[in-house]
Amino acid sequence: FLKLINRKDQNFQHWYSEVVFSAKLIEHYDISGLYILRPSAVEIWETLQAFFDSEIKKMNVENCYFPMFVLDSHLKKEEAHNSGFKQEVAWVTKSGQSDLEAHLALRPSSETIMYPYYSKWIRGHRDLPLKLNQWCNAVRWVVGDPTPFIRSREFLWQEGHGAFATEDEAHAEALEILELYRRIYEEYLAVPVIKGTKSEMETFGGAIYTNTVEAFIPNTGCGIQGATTHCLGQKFAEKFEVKFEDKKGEKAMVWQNSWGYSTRTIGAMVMVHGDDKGLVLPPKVASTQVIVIPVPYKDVDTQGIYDTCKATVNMLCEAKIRAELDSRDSYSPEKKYSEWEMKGVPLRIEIRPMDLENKQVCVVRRDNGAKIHIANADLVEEIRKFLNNIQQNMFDVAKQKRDECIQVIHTWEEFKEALNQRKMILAPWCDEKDVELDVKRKTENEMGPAKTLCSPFDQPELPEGTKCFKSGKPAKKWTYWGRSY
Ligand SMILES: O=C1CCCN[C@@H]1CCCn1cnc2cc(F)c(F)cc2c1=O
Ligand SMILES: [Mg+2]
Repeated sequence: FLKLINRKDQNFQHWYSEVVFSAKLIEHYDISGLYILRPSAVEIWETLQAFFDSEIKKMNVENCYFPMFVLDSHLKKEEAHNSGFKQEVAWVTKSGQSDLEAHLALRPSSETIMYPYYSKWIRGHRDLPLKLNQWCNAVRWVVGDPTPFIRSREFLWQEGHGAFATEDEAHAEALEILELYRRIYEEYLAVPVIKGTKSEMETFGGAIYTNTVEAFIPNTGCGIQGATTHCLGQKFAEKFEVKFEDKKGEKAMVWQNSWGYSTRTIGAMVMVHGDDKGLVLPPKVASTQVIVIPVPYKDVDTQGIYDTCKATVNMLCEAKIRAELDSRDSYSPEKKYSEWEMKGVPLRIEIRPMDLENKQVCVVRRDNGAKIHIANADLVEEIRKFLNNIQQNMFDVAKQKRDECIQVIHTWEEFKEALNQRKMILAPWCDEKDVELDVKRKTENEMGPAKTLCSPFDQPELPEGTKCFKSGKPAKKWTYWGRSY
């Protein structure tokens, strides 16, 4: 698995499956829709988790852990679970040979598991705000074609659940969390996202509104919902009787939000940055940032080369740069280059006899293939500059590509044309559901229908009299449309 068979621009789905396997992120499992996350995937997940966990702790969110099993009676209480979700719920019905008298659902999301205890724990206003989060798995027996990280029947995520005395606090925290999600994508994964609000049709049934960070995959022309925050209003509080005695001694219902991101983040990063040599890792999430490879020439000073490689790794590690030495003598340098390129390591250092003489090393960038010689004296400083430059360059290149995919349109004809060109369509919309239904019906194909992705917070000018691209009614907002995962 040192060379990919599929090309990213020719057969994206197969290219993607090959990359996640050949880069050793994923191992296939013998149950459809389930995948093994290998160490290099877990290392990326843990890097994101470390950032996000430390940030939410600054917001006084506390981590908890609720059981992953829920009684049918609780699950039913939330009508959102009865609508489109019913088919996705997985159940435990037996233990050993005997049937369980009460069937247990596996957690697809934890509102109905947690909120009976929110009701029990929240009595007075001093019990608020209650801000809990859990890092766990979730199970949804989805039927769409399984895609590692993007659509799997079990995934890792965090789910945060806030309960507040006032509506403003719930809104405010949800916006703070959405900004953390943007930072996860743009500052760590170097993936550009758009902050926006989901349409009513795309909003979770238990929420009054859903905000999202939307990513986009130029190769397929599909959007990806990167992470979500929901403002739940008092809908769950009503159903689960989550009330408190306010300062005036009156009974009031709490205002809630919930928010989550999952291992889908990793899939989006692979899709955006990968190339025909394999994975391309943003340095911030690369467990190995620099791989040092000895390139001996016949037996000229082989020991000297090895010693210099070792010293180079030590110097970089002392500077908190994650460097590794590949001293396997069973592999030729060329085979090593291919393997570490497949794994997406941002920088490679090659050391040959002539580099010893010139007191230099040869550095090769994974993002743009550039080959540069740097003097040993400037090593640490130069490598740190390269890593920062690669992180920024990967984001800039991805943002440029994503922006080139954005197409502003004003008519249905233009919409269809842009969709065929796999664009992320920005259109003036009357905000009426039957337009979404109509567009879905008229655009259904093997990649699925076009739908609203989000209405961006950052709204362009909407001149008086602008008409909805589809209904011709007065447009209310600019909205992104496209196919999506
Ligand atoms: O999206 C989030 C963030 C983390 C906390 N939960 C919210 C809403 C999840 C919405 N959702 C999403 N999918 C579901 C699938 C199911 F099978 C099911 F029973 C329930 C759900 C379900 O509630
Ligand atoms: Mg779903």
